[in-house]
Amino acid sequence: MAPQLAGRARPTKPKKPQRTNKRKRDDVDVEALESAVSELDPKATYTTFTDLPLSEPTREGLKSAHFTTLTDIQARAVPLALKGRDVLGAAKTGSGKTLAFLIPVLENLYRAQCIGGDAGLGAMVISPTRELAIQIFEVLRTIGRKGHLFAAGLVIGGKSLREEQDALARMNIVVCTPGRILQHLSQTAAFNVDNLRMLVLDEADRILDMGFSRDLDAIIEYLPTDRQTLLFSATQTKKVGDLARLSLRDPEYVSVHEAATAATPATLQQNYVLTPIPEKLDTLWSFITSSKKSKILVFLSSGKQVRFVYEAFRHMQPGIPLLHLHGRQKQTARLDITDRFRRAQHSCLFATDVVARGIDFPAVDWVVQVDCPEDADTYIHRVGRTARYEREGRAVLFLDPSEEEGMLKRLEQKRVPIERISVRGKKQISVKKQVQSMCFQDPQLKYLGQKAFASYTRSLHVQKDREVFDLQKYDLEGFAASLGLPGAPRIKFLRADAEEVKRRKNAPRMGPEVDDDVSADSDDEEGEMGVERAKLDKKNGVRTKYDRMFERKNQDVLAEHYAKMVKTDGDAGGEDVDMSRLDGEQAVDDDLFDVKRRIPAGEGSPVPSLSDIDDADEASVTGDPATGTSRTVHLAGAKDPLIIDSKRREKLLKSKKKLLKHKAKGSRVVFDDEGMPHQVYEMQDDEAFRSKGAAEEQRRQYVDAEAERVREQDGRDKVLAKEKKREKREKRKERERAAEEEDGVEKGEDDGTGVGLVGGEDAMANFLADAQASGSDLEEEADVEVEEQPPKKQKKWFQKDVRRDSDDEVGVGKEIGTFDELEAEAARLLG
Ligand SMILES: Nc1ncnc2c1ncn2[C@@H]1O[C@H](COP(=O)(O)OP(=O)(O)OP(=O)(O)O)[C@@H](O)[C@H]1O
Repeated sequence: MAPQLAGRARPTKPKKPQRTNKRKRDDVDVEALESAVSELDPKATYTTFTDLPLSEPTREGLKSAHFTTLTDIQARAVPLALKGRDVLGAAKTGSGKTLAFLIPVLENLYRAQCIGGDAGLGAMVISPTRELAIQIFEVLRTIGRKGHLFAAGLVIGGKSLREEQDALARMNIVVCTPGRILQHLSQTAAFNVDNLRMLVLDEADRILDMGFSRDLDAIIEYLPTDRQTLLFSATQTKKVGDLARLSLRDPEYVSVHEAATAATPATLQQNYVLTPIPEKLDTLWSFITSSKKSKILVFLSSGKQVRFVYEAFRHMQPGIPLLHLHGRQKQTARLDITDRFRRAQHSCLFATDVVARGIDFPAVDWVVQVDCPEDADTYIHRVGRTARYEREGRAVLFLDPSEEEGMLKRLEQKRVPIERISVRGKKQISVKKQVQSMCFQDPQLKYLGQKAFASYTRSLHVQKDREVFDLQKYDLEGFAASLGLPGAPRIKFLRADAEEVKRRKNAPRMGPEVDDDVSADSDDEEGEMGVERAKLDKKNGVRTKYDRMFERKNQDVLAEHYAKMVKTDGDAGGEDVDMSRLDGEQAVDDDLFDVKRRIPAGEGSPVPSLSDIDDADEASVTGDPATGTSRTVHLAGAKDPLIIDSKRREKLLKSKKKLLKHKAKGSRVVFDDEGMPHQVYEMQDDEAFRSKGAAEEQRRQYVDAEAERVREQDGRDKVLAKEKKREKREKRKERERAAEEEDGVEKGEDDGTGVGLVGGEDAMANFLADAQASGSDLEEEADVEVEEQPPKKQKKWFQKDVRRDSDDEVGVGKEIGTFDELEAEAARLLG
């Protein structure tokens, strides 16, 4: 292909020989690369990046990022893609697929000299989530920063459309989410994709599935058909229909792990625990508190579940920093949380499937799936957040007994090796009572619990795989109790609702525009709890006050005292909390799980067993356990001990007044004549009670007496209120009279001519009109029960009339006399 230099170089002036030389070098470089690529044998074995014909900037970029050896998928897919072939790349999670498509993008555009503003858009990389798009963009920057001059951009929404529009016109490479790029394709006039050479779909099966299908089809309509297409995923699609939609040209299917015994990384140890849904929280709590020195990613089925578990658990202080992430959070919070989890050494992140695919959190020790994934593919992606690129990891799946058979079958079909383990009875800590008491004390938490219950139940209801999910078989009452609810909220699944939810479920739940969560996670889609509110809301698109309350208040539910105690970075999203419960109960330092059988995860798996992890898990805590106020936690054995010890907290600890806030509230007592304390309400002695007559009679007498007391008090209150009102009115009138006199004097001095003033009956008519217009002020004056008008207004209209009155020497003011008389006259006329 002839090199096109137009885009590469800024207009060069003949006087600058250096520049010309560089262009010449580029020409030579590009020509040499072209011939090397044409001679490249895609079937040969390549081990290092230097074995491939790559441009100098790419080589340098890879070197500076310490990428030297090719992974399997890179070794197979990169040569093909360099040669311009369409590729369907499938490889296990964490095997380096991102570089497998980014290197060809940089190289192919470089060789085509598709660089600079005039060259237009050369490559589009589509990702199903914003988080993943950002990650891809970061990798692109890492390997492209050493000398490449491409203009690359990220278009994922969350910014002003205008800003993106301006940047898009200059981009050579765009990393984007489907919804947002479609919006630009249809709305941004300057966005020209006629020169597009490469289209890449990361997590291709997800982008091609129902949720994104409409967006994708529309995007493809805009793109030139003569282009190279690369599709990558750990669970690659081979569906002919999908491939036809993308107009692939003789695609090469590269599946490097097809012959492997497992579809998941060999370094991943996978287990499941039979946990009836009412026990889930207990098991999860026991797990978290026994793995405090780990990095744990916990998947739940909906944002509501995530919020509830996060709020409840952080209140109970498990002794490990907790974070939570779901698609309803603001983009900045989402980024902040992913970033914090990325950097954390020990932390537990509760998340929805928004981070199930592609996200490369470093060094995750555990992936815990509390809610069963909807299918085996989702399972594979979720567990793929650990054991990435030759690291070890462990995954635990919680299964309700009713899900066991069906799910195991599905996993087996997908070649997922998983073994059952069980929780050691004595290690299981029950948090039911604590959760119930918290919900009892905090209506907001209870409300979150109801929402969590509804969204979970609904997600079960809309599951497609009935062999795994049978709503009838779950103990929903028990589950509700475990969420601290007094009973299972009534959920009616209307047909229309269910269809809508299904539609949502298929929507791009990890996409930028649509909620992440499994389907039924919209506030308005929670089903009917108690009343048929949600149904109405959804139909009308109305948000109820409960919804608003939920959105507003629960941003920081239960966080108030926490915020004071813990150093936070200020975002409503996940607070980093590192505290140990001080009651000793959590110090679980033995194996939580009883491993019946274990699949050897590779030879001599260095994955630490639970006992390994827990052995060092002793927290040394300073402070006063009685007040529960210590926040200086030093986790033994940690390389970098997490010490939460800010000046602010020390100050706080010293302040007695503030400490009082965290003490238990005292109960009110009354003292008798001998100075003995008593409860405000005390139980009467049984005999003494009976001696006063029948219980019903006593009740009636009590009610009558109380009613009488209330009536009397009410009468007194009314008299008092009238009196106050009267006093107020008199004071006001006095003030007004004084103002009248003052004003009269002033006016008399200033202007005694009365020029242009109305007089006589006109003045009265005006006054009455004003009085009527101001909402029957006269009536109001007569009835003390009616609220007064704001004094400012009264003053204004009064002054107006006074001025008129005082200005007119023979006018109404003088005929009527005082304000009271004027008012009385007005009242008479108004009837
Ligand atoms: N050639 C390489 N040498 C060393 N590390 C690599 C190489 N290629 C990729 N990695 C690292 O491997 C990790 C996983 O890579 P990547 O995120 O591309 O995996 P993936 O196959 O896309 O995973 P998923 O299927 O979960 O999206 C990253 O941390 C990346 O830096």
